Amino acid sequence: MTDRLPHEKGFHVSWDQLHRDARALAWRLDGKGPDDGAWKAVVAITRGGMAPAMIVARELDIRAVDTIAVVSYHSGGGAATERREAKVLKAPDAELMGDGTGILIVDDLVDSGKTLELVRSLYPNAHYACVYAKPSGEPQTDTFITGVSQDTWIFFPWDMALQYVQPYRGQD
Ligand SMILES: O=P(O)(O)OC[C@H]1O[C@H](OP(=O)(O)OP(=O)(O)O)[C@H](O)[C@@H]1O
Ligand code: HPA
Ligand SMILES: [Mg+2]
Repeated sequence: MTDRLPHEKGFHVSWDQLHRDARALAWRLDGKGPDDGAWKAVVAITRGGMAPAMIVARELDIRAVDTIAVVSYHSGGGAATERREAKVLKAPDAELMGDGTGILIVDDLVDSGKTLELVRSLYPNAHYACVYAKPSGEPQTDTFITGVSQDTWIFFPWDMALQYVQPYRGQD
């Protein structure tokens, strides 16, 4: 959670907005699979990719849905050498995946691109789709809907809650 602190701007995404953007992603991908245009399966990068992947699978009538769990952590010693590393905690079904041909891999966003870089190294022929993308990670994604600047932190609806705010008049 400390990652969001240095960011200049906040981009707040409601459930409604996420639903609209994930639908837009699905429609853009419709008929773009290899051969006859169909996709073999949807694979969500957990956890953030799960809600968008469900919406994409529903829109495109894809019943085969699997997950890949990627965890990223800080490695290295001091601040100068510290790097973000990504590791696969749980792999999807090997028989379903093959080399990735016809598989739609979905995540909520690409930021540095580390997560997608790792998954791409495992399934080079899959199609990588994100709802949101920051410039550093853009080259790792094949399709995305909305681009935001690198200094923007995206706040997803599952990380937020409604709360009381003071009226405009009446704040001391
Ligand atoms: O392009 P990157 O710099 O790798 O960052 C993007 C990834 O970071 C977030 O996941 P996170 O690892 O925080 O886990 P979560 O999906 O379980 O929240 C997000 O959901 C992406 O998967
Ligand atoms: O901007 C972001 N928002 C939420 N999670 C993230 N993980 C990496 N970047 C982000
Ligand atoms: Mg994630």
